[in-house]
Amino acid sequence: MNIPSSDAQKPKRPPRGRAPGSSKSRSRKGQAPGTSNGTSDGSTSTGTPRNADPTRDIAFDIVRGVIENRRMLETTLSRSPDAKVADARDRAAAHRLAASALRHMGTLSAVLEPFLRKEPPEPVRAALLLGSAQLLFLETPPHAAVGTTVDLMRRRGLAPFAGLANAVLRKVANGGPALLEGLDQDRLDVPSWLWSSWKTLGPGVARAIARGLEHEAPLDLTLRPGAEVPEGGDLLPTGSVRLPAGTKVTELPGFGDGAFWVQDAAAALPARMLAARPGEQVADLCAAPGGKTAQLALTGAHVTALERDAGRLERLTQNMERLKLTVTTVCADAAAWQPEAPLDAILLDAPCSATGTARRHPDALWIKRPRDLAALTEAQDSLLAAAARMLKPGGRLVYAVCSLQQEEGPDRARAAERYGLKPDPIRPEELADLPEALTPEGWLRTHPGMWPERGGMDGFFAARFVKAG
Ligand SMILES: C[S@@+](CC[C@H](N)C(=O)[O-])C[C@H]1O[C@@H](n2cnc3c(N)ncnc32)[C@H](O)[C@@H]1O
Repeated sequence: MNIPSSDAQKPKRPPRGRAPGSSKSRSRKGQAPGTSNGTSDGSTSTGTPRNADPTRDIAFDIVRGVIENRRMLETTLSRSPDAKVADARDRAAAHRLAASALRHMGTLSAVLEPFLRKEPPEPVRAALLLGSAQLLFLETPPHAAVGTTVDLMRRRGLAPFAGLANAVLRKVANGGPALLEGLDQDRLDVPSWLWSSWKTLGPGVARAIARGLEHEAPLDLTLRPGAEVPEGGDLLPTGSVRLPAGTKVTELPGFGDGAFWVQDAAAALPARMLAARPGEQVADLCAAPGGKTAQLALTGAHVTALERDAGRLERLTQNMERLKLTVTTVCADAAAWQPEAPLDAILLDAPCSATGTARRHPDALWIKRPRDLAALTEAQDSLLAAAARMLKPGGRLVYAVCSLQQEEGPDRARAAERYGLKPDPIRPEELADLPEALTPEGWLRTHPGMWPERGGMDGFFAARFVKAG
């Protein structure tokens, strides 16, 4: 596991509080937050045995998947046999528990280190991370956090380490939040290579991003023009609507009628920069699940949504049906596809490291490695070259990535000029509602440290071009 360097453990500030708008955990005796309770006869409502604990079993598999196999949280959640039979509440609770352990992984590792004489095997470390996350960040009662972790280890063939876990977690429980004092949690919870790269974004930006990542992200919606703001929603300056983390979108009135769709406030900006017009021929080259496709379709342009992954394209189709929007869908590799006639405008929301979405996907930080960037930037360049070939002279292109890495943002924007794409800087009046996101080059750059008082936003980079005539 990638343990942050010990120079990061300098005194910094006391334990941190909750995010604005984050859902409060409701721990009950013996349960991780949000887990369903057993019935009076000792079985659960799904008939599983008394000592079964699907929440912690699934969370354990998720954390092991990340630290041992660099497997994404969502991948484990979709494949785990326990998750397949678990009810929705247990799955959600497992997700929240695992995400908390991953979000605070560096801090928790630093807390555990003095209590461990030697590095434990990875599965044991995963269990300790989950146990200590419950103790220090999820308000689980100490006896429950310790007892259920020991039970988990016995269920999962780690009985020889159960005594060690019991002793270590009791020490963590006894130490409590005081154990966090003096730890630089911002620094600890970000892998070193990412911290170094985020420092290049500007003074204080790496720390601001790290603080933005410490809480679950709120739920942001993009509304159809004229749709009502759902009750409890805050209208943000950029037009998105924000609801507290944990809000179930499908339960909001208007969901079934297609009044809105889920889209982070920052993710809603790149499509706006394309300024598509009614009747224009526009392509969205990496389109699923279709948040930006929907924005483009609402302009009245003829939109072709291209997606390589058939399953994801199906999801986009369903989303467009719910939103009652008409687009042409194509399942194809955008690097090879050619339209019948040159296009007026293209949105290229390229596949990337997704480090900008770590608030929602804390696993992303620990899965990606510096060497993964080379393959991504190569693919981004070939998509930029392909997009340039699809445009008519004078046609517009917006290149976007949900990445905080310079290699995938500014470096690609500069490289795009090789393909006959001339920079078309974003003007200040186009970003008057978020001026801090406009760079001197005329690019869009958001990061999770922006809008700290409102609950932050995802990290995005976008640059606009015109095809040379
Ligand atoms: C960042 S996501 C797009 C998010 C989407 N634009 C939205 O706003 O909802 C990237 C998508 O590009 C797709 N993709 C990756 N490489 C592609 C390619 N060469 N051609 C077409 N689609 C691709 C991925 O399957 C993924 O669905």
